[in-house]
Amino acid sequence: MSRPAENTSTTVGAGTEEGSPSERLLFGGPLLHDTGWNKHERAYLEMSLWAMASSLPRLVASTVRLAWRADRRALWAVGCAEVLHGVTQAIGLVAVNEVLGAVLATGPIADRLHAAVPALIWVAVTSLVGALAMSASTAGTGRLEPKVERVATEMYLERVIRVELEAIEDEDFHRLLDSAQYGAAGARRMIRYCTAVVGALVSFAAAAGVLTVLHPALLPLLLLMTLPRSWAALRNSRTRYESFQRWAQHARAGRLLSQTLIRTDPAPEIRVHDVGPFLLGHFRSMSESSEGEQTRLARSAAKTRLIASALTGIATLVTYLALGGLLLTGVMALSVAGTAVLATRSGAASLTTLILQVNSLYEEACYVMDLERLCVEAHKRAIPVGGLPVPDQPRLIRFEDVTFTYPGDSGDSGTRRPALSGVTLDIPMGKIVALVGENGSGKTTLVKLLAGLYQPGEGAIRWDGQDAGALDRADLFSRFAMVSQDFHRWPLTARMNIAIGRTDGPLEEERVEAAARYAGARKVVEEMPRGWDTLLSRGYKGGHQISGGQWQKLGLARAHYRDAQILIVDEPTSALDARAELEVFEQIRQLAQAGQTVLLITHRLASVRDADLIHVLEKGRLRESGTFEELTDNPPVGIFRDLYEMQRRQFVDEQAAALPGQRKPADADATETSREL
Ligand SMILES: Nc1ncnc2c1ncn2[C@@H]1O[C@H](COP(=O)(O)OP(=O)(O)OP(=O)(O)O)[C@@H](O)[C@H]1O
Repeated sequence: MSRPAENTSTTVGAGTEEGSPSERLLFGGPLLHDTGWNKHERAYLEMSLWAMASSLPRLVASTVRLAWRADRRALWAVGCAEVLHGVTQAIGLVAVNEVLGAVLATGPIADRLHAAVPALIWVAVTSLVGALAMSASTAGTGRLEPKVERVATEMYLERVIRVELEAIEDEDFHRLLDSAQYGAAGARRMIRYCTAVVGALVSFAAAAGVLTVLHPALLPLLLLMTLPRSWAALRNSRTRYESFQRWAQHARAGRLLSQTLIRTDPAPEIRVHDVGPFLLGHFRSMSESSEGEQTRLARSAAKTRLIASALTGIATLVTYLALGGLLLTGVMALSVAGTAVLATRSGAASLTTLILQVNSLYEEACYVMDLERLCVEAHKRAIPVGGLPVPDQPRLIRFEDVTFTYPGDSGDSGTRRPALSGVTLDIPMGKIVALVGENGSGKTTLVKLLAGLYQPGEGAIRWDGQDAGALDRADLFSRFAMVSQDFHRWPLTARMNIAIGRTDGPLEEERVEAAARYAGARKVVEEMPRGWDTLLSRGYKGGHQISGGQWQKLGLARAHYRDAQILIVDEPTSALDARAELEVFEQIRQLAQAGQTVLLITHRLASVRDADLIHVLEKGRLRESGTFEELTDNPPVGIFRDLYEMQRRQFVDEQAAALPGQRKPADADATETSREL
């Protein structure tokens, strides 16, 4: 995740409400996010010296907590080294004062130098110890930083994997994820800033102590000198953070374009359709918009820094004039004035470092707070833990008047379109139940509700009368194996692509073999260059590519390996050849005979001939239910019958159009006919 200053991708000039041509053409509208709401929701955006100072203890505490979780010993080492470094600086300053006092005193020069020797030894010793402490701190920080980033990353990942599917598909949640990902790296940087803050704080305390002893008026003057730079740093941080928030989605879209150009799956289409130059052009146009924003940020930062430098110059002049006045009026001795100059320089440097580091800490903390906010949000949107146990051997699952609308899925009129409306149907266990219907009729949505991935908006899904909403979701998930249309093609070995179906126990080789045999994937694996160990991802060492149908066999094998009570197969044969398709349906029949429940979604209507029950959906509503015979023989008209007839006619036409030598015998067996359908 890159910050605005590092972004290489993004859109229109800031403030263009309707978005750039690229945004409109590719993404349907502007991607810039209005950060107005942030100002209300996140008080920390209102950066001020006071806000920063008052939240400093909390920020340091949260970083220390993370570091404590990551590596306690390293944290102790860094803390002790920083305090030691500060103490050596304080002693060093006092020793310098002693040296100056001795050298500028009256008497022979040899005596004066002799008198300064003990203090000089202190200066040397404190410098040496200080240097050792600094290197110990650097080593400890280097050890801590990656661990803190890992702990922070794990912190949000372990929550994100438990959120409802709905949250993962939600735009706002994603934006928070963008920021939180940056927050993990921010936590790492916070360690460095925290260390620097502790160091600068101790150094400043040492210089301030010495100055106050020399003359009480010097401390306020020192503070005055550092105020302008603090203001500038704060202002620039806030502008950067606001810009990051506003451009986060735009930056992600830009990265999407650049990543698409280098990914392996779209590579063939990019070449044959010559999409590359087109996408590259839009990537450039989006990047130019982003560069416009970077230029705006840089100009604003330069202006702020210029004003701050002018004010610092005036404040420095005032400080040195005051010192001169003290000297001239005899209030301060020359040796003391020398120490005061040294202490002022050292104090100003420490204070500037302190304020800059606190400011950086604060800026990083904004992202880390987003990470914390994500954790809170993920906790709120987590899949509930616990609940009633799912019946061991359920007999019937019933959808009762189920209505479901995808969140945020509203039409132009602003009204939401339900993907399922008032659906009431039965799924008897131990049977093959088929779901058929045209594209977008709600079949996949229905099985996702069944598997507990979404909750019905209205109505209920009952397992032997028990509302699924009250059931233990983890228990519910464990009852399902799923081969969805877009099952994941894991960029892992062939073996893992099957064994990932069940990861709550040790990998069982025999069961992997059995699952592969079941799905007809054994031969596919045998033909791979490294057999089971073949990595199924091009672009990695030894990576291998397999065909869509071969993937589908692995997907089926994975579902079989999972060995669950209910098998959901969504278009299981769309990429399979005729022989493999026949085999799959035969396997499904055998599973049902062995008592497994199979929920089959397919567009090949002849394939559902053996289903015990067929539900026909249309535009999110259940239109027909029955066996194949009931749906084709009895009704004079009906959706299923119409669709089936349409597919059958297409097959007959194809047969008639075939060359005489290729035409099948008139009495071609029914199985073959049904397969083609
Ligand atoms: N994740 C989602 N977010 C928003 N809307 C969705 C989502 N998934 C599906 N839809 C919408 O819900 C409706 C039903 O989709 P669904 O995938 O259930 O249909 P389907 O019958 O399985 O279609 P197909 O046969 O094409 O697979 C469609 O209008 C679709 O656009």
